[in-house]
Order: sequence, then C-alpha cells, then structure tokens
Amino acid sequence: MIILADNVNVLPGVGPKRLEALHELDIFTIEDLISYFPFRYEDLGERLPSETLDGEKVTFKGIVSTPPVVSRFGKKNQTRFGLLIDHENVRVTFFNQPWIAQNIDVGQEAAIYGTYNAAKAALTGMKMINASADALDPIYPASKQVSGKTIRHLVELAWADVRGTVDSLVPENIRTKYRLLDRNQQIENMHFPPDMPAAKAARRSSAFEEFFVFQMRLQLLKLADQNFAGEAVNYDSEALRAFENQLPYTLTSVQHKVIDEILQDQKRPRHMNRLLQGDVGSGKTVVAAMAMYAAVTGGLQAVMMAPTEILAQQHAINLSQLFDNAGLSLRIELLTSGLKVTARRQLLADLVSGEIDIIVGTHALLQPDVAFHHLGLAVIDEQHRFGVNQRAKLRENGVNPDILAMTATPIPRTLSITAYGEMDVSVIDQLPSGRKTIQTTRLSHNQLDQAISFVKTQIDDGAQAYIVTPLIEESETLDVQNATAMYETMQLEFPQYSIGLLHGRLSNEEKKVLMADFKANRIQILVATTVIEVGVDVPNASIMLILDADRFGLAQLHQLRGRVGRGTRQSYTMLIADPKTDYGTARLDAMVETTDGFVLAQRDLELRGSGDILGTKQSGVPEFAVGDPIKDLTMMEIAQQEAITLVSQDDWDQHPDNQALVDYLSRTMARYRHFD
Ligand SMILES: Nc1ncnc2c1ncn2[C@@H]1O[C@H](COP(=O)(O)OP(=O)(O)OP(=O)(O)O)[C@@H](O)[C@H]1O
Repeated sequence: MIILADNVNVLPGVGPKRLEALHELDIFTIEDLISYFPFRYEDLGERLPSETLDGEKVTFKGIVSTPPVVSRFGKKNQTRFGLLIDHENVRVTFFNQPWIAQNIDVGQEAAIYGTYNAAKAALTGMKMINASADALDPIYPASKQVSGKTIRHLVELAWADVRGTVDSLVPENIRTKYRLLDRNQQIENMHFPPDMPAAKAARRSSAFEEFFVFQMRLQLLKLADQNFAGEAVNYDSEALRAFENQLPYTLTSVQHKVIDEILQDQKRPRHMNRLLQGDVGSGKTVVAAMAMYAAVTGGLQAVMMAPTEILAQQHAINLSQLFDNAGLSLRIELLTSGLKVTARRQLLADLVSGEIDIIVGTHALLQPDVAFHHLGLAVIDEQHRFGVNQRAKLRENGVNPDILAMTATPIPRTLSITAYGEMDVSVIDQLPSGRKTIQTTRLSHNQLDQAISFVKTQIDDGAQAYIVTPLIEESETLDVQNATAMYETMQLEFPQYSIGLLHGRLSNEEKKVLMADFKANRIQILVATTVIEVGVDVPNASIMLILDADRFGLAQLHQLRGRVGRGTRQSYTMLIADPKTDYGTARLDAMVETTDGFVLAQRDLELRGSGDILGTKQSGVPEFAVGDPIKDLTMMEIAQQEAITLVSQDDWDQHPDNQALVDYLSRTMARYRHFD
C-alpha cells in the first residue's frame, strides 16, 4: 500500500534514471506526483455519427456489435469490428494495434477516438478510451526524459492507492465560503475529470489552493520578520533636519512622505522590511541616504548593496558627495572584488571596529568574513535580484538589520501583491520638480544622419550623450564589435570631442574610470552596450540615442531612457529602428506616447499577454502551476486576505482543522523555489 509521503520510487517502473528525471520536475514524493497537474485537457469530442463531419476527429461511444477480426498483410495488420451507436452502426478499423482485439467483446461498451469517414460510415481508430469516463484527455507538462504518458500512468498507479487519503490544505470554512472542492475531489478531477465543467471547478480550487499556500508563506515570513525583535533606532531628528537643509535641492512632498514612513519603521523596536518603489530618476537615493544617516546618528552602521560593481561605485560616489556637501564627515567605503588583500583586510577591520559608518558594495558584502560593529540598516538596490534567502544571509552572524529594498522596476499594481506580498511598500510616484518631460522620437535607420547632427548641436551646447547599441545574446563578440564600430563612427563624426566605449568585456576598473570620466564631463559621448542600463546617474547627460531599439524590451527601453532627464536640461531620447514585427512597433509607439513607468509596465503586460512567463520572471514575480496571478488577481487578493485573517488568529496553527496545512508548509518551506 502506497502512502502520500512515500518516495515516488515505490512505484513500479521508477528506477534511478526515471527518479532523477522526476526530480527535475520537482516530483519527489507521491504527494508531489499527484499534485503534478495537467495544464490542459484535450476534448476528444464525444458525438453521434450524424453530428460528425467527414474527416473530423471524434470519439464515438457505443456497444461492440461484431467480434473483432484481425487480418494480417505482411508486417502490417488491421483489427476490425462494428460499433453500434444509438441506432447507427459504424465500422471501426485499427491499424497495427492487434492487442485491441483482446480487449474487445461483443456487447461491451467501448469508446474509441479516431477519424471519421462519413461516406463509408467508418472510423479509423487511434485509441481506446475508458468508456466510463468522459472523453477528456489530460495533457501533462512533460520533459525530454519523462513523457506526459508516463506521468499519466504513474499518477493512475499512485491514485489507486492514495485516493481518499488526502487532507485539504485550505481550511473548511474558506472552502465553504468560496465553494471550493475538498482536496480529494480537487485532485481527482484535475487528473480524471468526468467532464469539462468538473475540470474547470477543479482548476479553480487548485489555483486557489496554490495562491493560498503562497500567501500563507508570505504571511509567515512577515510574522517571522516581526518576531525577529528588531532594534529601535534612536536617531537624531535635529541632525536629520540639518542634513535635509543642506541638500542642494528641496525634497518633494512624496520624498518627505516616504522618508517619514521609513523613519517610523526604524524607530519601532520591530524589524523593518520595506520596499521603496519609484520610477527611474524619481530620487530614491537621497531617501536611502536619509535612512542610512538616521541609523548612523543612532550609533549604528549602514550597508548599501547594489547588483553590479559599477552601480556600487556610483552609489558610493553619490553618497559621499551628498554628505560632503552637507558638511558631514561620515566615513563611507566601497568594498569591491578588486581590492588588494591588505586593503581589504584593513577595510574589514575598520568595519568591525565601527570606524566605517556606511559601506557600499555588491553581493561581496554577504561573504562570511564581512562582519560589522553594529549594523542597523541594509539598503538593497534593485530588490528582485536579491532573493529572500540572500537577505536571510545578512541575518546570520547575529545581525538583523532593518531592510530597505529599492526598485525602479515598475510593477503594475496587478502584480505587486504577488511580487512584494511580504513587504511593506512605499511608493515615490512623483518626479522632482523642474524636470522637463523627456522628448522621445522614433527614427528609421536611414534617418541616423539626421539624429547625429541633432546630437552635434546639443553637444555643442554643452550637453552629453549616451549611444546605446543592442546586446546580441548569441554572441558577446558581435556585441562588442557592434559597439566598437559605432564608437569608431562617432570618433570620425566628432573629432573635437572625447568619446568613451563601455561594454561587458572591460574590467571593473576600466568601467569605473570611464564612468568617472563621463560624470566629470571629460567624456562627452559614451557609446555603450546595455551595461549602462540601471542606476547610472549623470544629470548633465541629456541625449539618449538607442540603436536597433526594437531589439529591446519595454522595461529595458524605459530603464535606458531613465538615464537622461535627470537634470534641468531638456532631454531627448531617439529610438532608431525599423521594426519588423507589430509587437516591435507597438513597443516603440508606447515609448513615444508616455514616460510613465507604471503605464508602460501595464502596456507591456497587455502586449505580451499574461501567459508570458519570461516577462514576469524578469520582474521577480513567482510562477504558478495552475493559477495566473494576473488574470486571477481577485482570487489572489482573496487568498491574501484569508491568509492574513488566518495567521492573525491566536493558536491558528494548533487547531486540528489546520494541521494538514501546517504540516504541508513546514514540509515544503525548505525547497520552496519562490524564495530563492
Ligand atoms: N527633490 C529633488 N529635487 C531635485 N532633484 C532631485 C531631487 N531628488 C533627487 N534629485 C536628483 O534626481 C536625480 C535622480 O535621483 P536618483 O539617482 O536618486 O534617482 P533614482 O530614483 O535612484 O533613479 P534610478 O532608479 O534611475 O537610479 C539625481 O541627480 C538627484 O540628485
């Protein structure tokens, strides 16, 4: 007798090789197997012959009216018998499936899927179907090593034993409220639906279950965060006010608002886990600087983590400038991989002794030898590149800083509930005043000369420009060649100016020097591949020329455009492209129409359709097997509400009704992919 917790290799036919292949599909136990659902059903279309067109594929169900006869010709053979459907007799022929004859007797009910020949009232059989079930064929997501048919077969074997023994994960009161099936019925109808409505009902229940379990995990994570007794940061409000007064600009009301939200969190003796979401160029850095300064005035250290070394370096420069200009002497250091051994050792010593106030770096900051004197705040830039597990690393060796994650990836409201479910969110939805709307134009390749002469007039006027060439995924060499060719063209076009070339093959050191030169206006034109994409801040750069712009996704184009329009100059983005697809054209049109990242993100979603996993993957939204977090948003919202309600009840995890859920969550938490 097989039970749910058994390893799948208890099933006949699952040897080491197949086991490995099943592991690839995340199937380890019998429970995993029976929760591995078909993603659609082929309707085999049971009908009467009179309703069927010639040549149509169809399923006929009837009574076998003549004994099966197998005739052979050479290596081939055919099996024939009659099938009485209602009052019509149809002649059935199977080719090369002689075993069919052994399973057929006169008088027996049979369902056969095949192609109908109306003139001859004959059916060329393709397969026999379980006559007592409906003609729905479940289609399983398969891999190269395991076919859908094998999965189907294993599910049948397993279900025969565990049927009726599955406990529901969604508590009964919630199931009743939303008319959801219990888990036995749900699983049975996912695999063996008697008809389409039953399959639909089972999918609905499965999707809800999946969302609910996901939301439970988020809520538990949130609770765990809160229970991690965070530290109350006793910051110096006077000092913060003085810092603000020394800034080179006035903070916008939205910046004020989000700074207040963050400070409130820091002040509480609770752990902060907040996401700061703001469009490109909206001024997140100064908000983060305030939060870090708050920690420092409270006698704590702060760390800022960026996804790349270029960005880390930029942040270190920007922060130093901000604090220097305000006359504050904080010690800010940059930890990079290029640091010499002795320098690194000194840096780490100063960090642990508390001499360093703020340290900026990449993932390198998560290495075990990096220890703090007293870390109070971790700012994480571009949050979706850091998984929850990585954040957890920060907590090891006893440090449990407040977390402020920042992202410029505009996630449409419809997705943020899924992407950031466990965090509190602050949004900057207003750009600093004085910004002029970036003017975006679309040009074809034969207008490139025109674009370049426009760049010329702007540079003569003191502006700086980016020229971006597309990343060629198949070949980094081509990619670099492309950028290099453009660089050479620009040198010819602009002999009087200094031109830089930035691409992925350069060392971090070379990149750093280039960026510093560009920032200081020692370089006027920077030809770059997409390495320039996120976070680079050079306010005097006001021209962005993107070549083959149709090769970029909308989010990427928006990020690139966000590199300009950061100062007071009128900025321009020129998209050079001859798009070959409607989708390419639509993306460029969207860019011309709006500069609002949230509008673009929504448009992107519509253009791609919610089924596109790739896009959602990029944005950090987890994938689901059955439910669609965009189409089924309301269901996700309900699942979230119910999860919040459940975990807010005292001793909810002690209640017998919730044991199956509690067990399931603890069993599966460890290998939960969404949080990697
Ligand atoms: N209130 C303000 N008034 C005027 N300028 C501001 C204000 N706040 C920030 N800035 C300036 O706006 C520019 C963009 O700010 P910042 O680099 O913080 O943007 P960001 O939100 O980090 O954007 P990205 O995600 O694109 O890096 C910077 O040059 C910064 O000095």
